[in-house]
Amino acid sequence: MKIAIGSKNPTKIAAVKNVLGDGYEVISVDAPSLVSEQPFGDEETVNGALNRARACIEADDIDFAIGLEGGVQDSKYGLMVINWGALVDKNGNEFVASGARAPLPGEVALLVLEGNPLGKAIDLYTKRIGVSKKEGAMGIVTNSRINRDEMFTHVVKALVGQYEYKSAVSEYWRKITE
Ligand SMILES: O=P(O)(O)OP(=O)(O)OP(=O)(O)OC[C@H]1O[C@@H](n2cnc3c(O)ncnc32)[C@H](O)[C@@H]1O
Ligand SMILES: [Mg+2]
Repeated sequence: MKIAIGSKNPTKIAAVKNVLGDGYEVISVDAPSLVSEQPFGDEETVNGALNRARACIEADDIDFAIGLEGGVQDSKYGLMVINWGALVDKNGNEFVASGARAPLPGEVALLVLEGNPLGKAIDLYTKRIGVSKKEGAMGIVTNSRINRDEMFTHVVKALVGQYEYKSAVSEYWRKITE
């Protein structure tokens, strides 16, 4: 099976490779999310994930494509880091799933509300470069108990699991109706 991931971010590629075994060829594509650089809220974030997956499935001989997108969401507990994933298969089936979420430190929330993307805000806050390609905001706020690749691994499991379940049910109906 050949599958595509709509990002060059190493945490997203690692998550897909963690879930799919040796039988899969994984290609990474710098797919456009067609949403803001910093998505706000579930709706915009899941749309970014879907747009990335839909862009990848256009390429020939891809069995299914995965898009993963990070965002932020306002809540009464503070600004949260959120993440969504989408899987689109070659038959046009689409699946979505979200990941773990947790409130960001107040300083990071302020930087984001001033217009900085979360990736930049978390780098300023930690005085580091490229946190979004390493443990991510989720890793920072959870003391690395849930790093960004692990969080996305869970999302990819939820996506691939839904795809497998749908394929198994379709196969069952095909067999009993033939
Ligand atoms: O190359 P891509 O796939 O675009 O990876 P990205 O790190 O930019 O990630 P997203 O576009 O999905 O996330 C949208 C923005 O939110 C930031 N972001 C989302 N989740 C994050 C996290 O856990 N840690 C740091 N930044 C995060 C990210 O850096 C972007 O500025
Ligand atoms: Mg991005």
